[in-house]
Amino acid sequence: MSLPSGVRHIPGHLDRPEQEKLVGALREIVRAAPLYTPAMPSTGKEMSVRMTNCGTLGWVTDKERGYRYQATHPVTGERWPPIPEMLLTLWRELSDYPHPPEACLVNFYSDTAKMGLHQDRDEADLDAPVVSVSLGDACLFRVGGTTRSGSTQSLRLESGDVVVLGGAGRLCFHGVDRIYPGTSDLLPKGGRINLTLRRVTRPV
Ligand SMILES: O=C(O)CCC(=O)C(=O)O
Ligand SMILES: [Fe+2]
Repeated sequence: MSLPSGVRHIPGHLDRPEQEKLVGALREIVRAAPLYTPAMPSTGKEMSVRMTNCGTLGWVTDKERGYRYQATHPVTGERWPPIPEMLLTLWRELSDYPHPPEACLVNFYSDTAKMGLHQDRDEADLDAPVVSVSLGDACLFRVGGTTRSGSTQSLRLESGDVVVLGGAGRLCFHGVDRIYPGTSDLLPKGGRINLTLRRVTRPV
């Protein structure tokens, strides 16, 4: 079955040495901007995924103020570290968009973590795609159309795979149903990391 228009899955886009280099860069990022547990708007229910960001803006959520972008880490109050050069290169290769990303959300999934079906729609500029990288254990990724009730399909994402949601696919619903523990030896303690690059503001 083919993916919705504007949704691309690029298996193995990053080779093993590139994945290792990226994990090294992420270690520095997490040292400066520790992973924290985000909470859903209004209910305050904690997400199973832990998060941090790099870039001039980071995506955050909490009970009181909900989904938003901000320039500082919600726990430390510090600015986010810069996006690694490797990821800016990846964006230039795949985004077909003339401005750099502003946010790179780092999602860490433990063996039991998942992410419900949602749209990425907190960005002012929807002309830019969402470019998303998988590292570590494989996952079952679900993608549908632009309405919540539409049909969906599932694909397995492996370490080094990239998914692009752009054009007609920019607002497709998507989520992560499960992690497959022990399917990669990239991360010494296991788990899955997802990096999601986004342009947030409209360039002036
Ligand atoms: O983990 C993934 O592959 C998807 C993450 C995601 O959809 C998001 O952070 O908005
Ligand atoms: Fe998303």
